[in-house]
Amino acid sequence: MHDKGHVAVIDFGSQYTQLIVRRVRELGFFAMLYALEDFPEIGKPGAIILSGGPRSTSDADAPDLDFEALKAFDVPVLGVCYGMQLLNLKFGGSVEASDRREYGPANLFPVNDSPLYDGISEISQVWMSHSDTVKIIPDGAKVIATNQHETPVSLQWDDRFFGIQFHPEVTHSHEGLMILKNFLKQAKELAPFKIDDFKREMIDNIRTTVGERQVVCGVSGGVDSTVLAVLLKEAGVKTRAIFVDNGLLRKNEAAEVQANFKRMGVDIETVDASERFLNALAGEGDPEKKRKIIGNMFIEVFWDAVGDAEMLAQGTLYPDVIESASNAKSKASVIKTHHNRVPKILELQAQGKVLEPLAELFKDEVRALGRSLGIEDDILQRHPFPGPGLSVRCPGVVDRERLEIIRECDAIFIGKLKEYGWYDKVWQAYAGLIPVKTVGVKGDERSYEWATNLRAVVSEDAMTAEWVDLPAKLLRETSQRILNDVKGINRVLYDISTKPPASIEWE
Ligand SMILES: Nc1ncnc2c1ncn2[C@@H]1O[C@H](COP(=O)(O)OP(=O)(O)OP(=O)(O)O)[C@@H](O)[C@H]1O
Repeated sequence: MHDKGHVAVIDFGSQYTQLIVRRVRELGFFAMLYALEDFPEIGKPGAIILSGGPRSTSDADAPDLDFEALKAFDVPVLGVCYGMQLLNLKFGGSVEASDRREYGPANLFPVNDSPLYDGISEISQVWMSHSDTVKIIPDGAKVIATNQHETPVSLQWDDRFFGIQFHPEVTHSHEGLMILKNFLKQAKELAPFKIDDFKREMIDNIRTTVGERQVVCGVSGGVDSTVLAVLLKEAGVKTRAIFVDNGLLRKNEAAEVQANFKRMGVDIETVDASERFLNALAGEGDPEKKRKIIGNMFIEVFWDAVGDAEMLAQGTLYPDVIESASNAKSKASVIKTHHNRVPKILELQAQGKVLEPLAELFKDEVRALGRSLGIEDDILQRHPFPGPGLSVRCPGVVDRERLEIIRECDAIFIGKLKEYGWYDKVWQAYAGLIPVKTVGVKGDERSYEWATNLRAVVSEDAMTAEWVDLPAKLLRETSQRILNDVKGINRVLYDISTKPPASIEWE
């Protein structure tokens, strides 16, 4: 999209490459990630960053790039880790296996004047992850930083080629962002990253791509598909937004989703398929089978409702695209879970009929876009909710009675979190059901009922999670209300398991 002045990040396969793109955008500049195979077809960048990677430059088939083409861009270049080693080779130096493999925090000592280390501490903590190191440093190059063993870990080959052995993009490199900023200052012209500009371009693009055709999209009420549907409305293209009620939604959720869209002026078609889903799930207790049943049923119901689609819009995000771009040669984006491997979508994709306008954005950028489109914060800050819905919060068999109990407990818990101002502080929270009956006393009678598990976690990316130390008063009031009001529950438990080893959901 931003052909001119963007920061082109070339992917050599490091697990951190995606973060480089993020950091550059955090600094206010437009960055794009390119698979190595696409180099040098990267438009007119204002700066280039070569990422790290898992390989060694001495491997027979080590990833390589056309150095003459790189020089011809005539813009500043930063090589990170593998990228630095490759540049050193290209300039006539050498790389060899290091005596000590460095992994983890290390000290960086800037030596020699280089604009890369303007304002950086004399000793700065950085994050290393490598086993090769530069050896012979070619004439004309200078060492601009070393580590605590006086090994060169940063080089400058001329005015615009820089190399760093560490990873500035991870937060363990304390001044990493500033080092990236110093590098970007070397560029003559950089495209700014502003969500409003981006929005205008997206809308123009959607209009041009779609024309008079009709676009269908599935809306779940979640952030991605809501932003997508509102964006399509803003673009003024003919749209059918379809919302499937799978019977596994939270209390009042279907009505709330409908009301939200109505307020935003987006017409949605609701397909009430709860009966079909619950019948298909009847008696099934195996978690994997349950997921499969729900996934397949979703596809069936969704495509029944759609019929023939001229175009399909999906809320694919940048991390999905990057994941597949670095795993495979093709840049075809990963199809979102619900639609996974549906022949119909693959067919539409092959015909260029799949629209993925959010595919260049990260989640927090989608939220910013949503804000710029006037979507309420309540919707944009919603906790993530799994595709298979309450089924994953109901281990074993799912039926109406159990779902009803979960809905009531969940509504009480979420209500309390909101009342106490905790909802926005946690990543995800819910009440689930533990379908094990235990003994209790209700009134004068002995009860024999199920338990509910309350879960509230904080997380950055759902890969790891910590349970939240909620105030005892909040938990006490939640428990009292559940025990008083929800029939079928005589025990309330708070889940204090981290992920790993536990997961956020129970199934
Ligand atoms: N109940 C539903 N009705 C219609 N479409 C749905 C429904 N649930 C999911 N989808 C579609 O499938 C996509 C992927 O769903 P998933 O549950 O993985 O959520 P997601 O990736 O977090 O997206 P969102 O934030 O929109 O929920 C959604 O973006 C939406 O287009």
